[in-house]
Amino acid sequence: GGFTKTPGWLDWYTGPSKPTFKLPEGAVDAHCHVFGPGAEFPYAPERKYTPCDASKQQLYALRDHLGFDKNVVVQATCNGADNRAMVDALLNSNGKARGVATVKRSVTDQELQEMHAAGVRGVRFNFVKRLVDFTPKDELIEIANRIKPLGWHVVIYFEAVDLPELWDFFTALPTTVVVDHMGRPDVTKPVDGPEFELFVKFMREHPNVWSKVTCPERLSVAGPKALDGEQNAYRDVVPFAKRIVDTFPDRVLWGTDWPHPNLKDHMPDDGLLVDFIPHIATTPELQKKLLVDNPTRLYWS
Ligand SMILES: O=C(O)/C=C(\C=C(/O)C(=O)O)C(=O)O
Repeated sequence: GGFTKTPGWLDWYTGPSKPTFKLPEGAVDAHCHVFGPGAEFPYAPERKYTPCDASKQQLYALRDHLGFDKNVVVQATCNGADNRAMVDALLNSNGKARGVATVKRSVTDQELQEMHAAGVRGVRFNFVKRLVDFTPKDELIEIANRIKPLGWHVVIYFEAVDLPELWDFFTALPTTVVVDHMGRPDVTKPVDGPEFELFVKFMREHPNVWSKVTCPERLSVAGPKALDGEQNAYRDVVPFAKRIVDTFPDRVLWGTDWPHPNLKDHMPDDGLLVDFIPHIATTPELQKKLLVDNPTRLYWS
């Protein structure tokens, strides 16, 4: 399709390790993407980056390698509101993949029905400025009200500094709301400081709000090497993710974020990411809620 990957963009980790942590039966990778192939599913003209192609076959091979049973394939901004690649992945998953789409107000009811039949169960609203241009709030509210009767939820991706200004909009959403990557906390700040307290307040005061405790590799300042010399990586993210899992055990999800778009300085070994889970979900009961019960209830009920 003649698409050139954004310079500096790293490809996903080839040859991920086998995790030491054994995933429970029925575990769901609840945040991942497929990209293209660009020749078949062209990337959106309005995109802010061009990824490498990352196919459904490669995603499902990773699923099996890591020991997951199912996937939730999330529409990424590089495909804009053209959900064909994601829907194609769902249709070729034998019912083992559900999806989260990006739609505009121009989406027809017929298109929503077709996406529902394929396994789509939510829409994604992205507020990360380096990824998307501004979408008017009235259009997003209109979309949220149109997808509510389908039983869909709204996935939101934003940066912690923007939560105060987005608070009224988020708390007025009429559906279940799922936050990507804990709203990207600044992990150099105290886990009980005012910034993360605001996010915890958001979840505590709004029981319809869930969070993915994902992407330590994006949030960590320490990087893959542990801060204190121990083996587990991304040590500085653990307190934040562990606090959310411990406080809201029935409203958390986990995912690999494969193929990890927009990473430029290091690319995580997906096996290492899976080994991060026991540090944030520290008992078999919490691991089962995070990896099996919660995603199954939200996407396969
Ligand atoms: O994959 C992620 O969830 C994170 C990123 C990208 C997207 O979500 C996207 O382009 O839709 C990012 O932080 O660059």
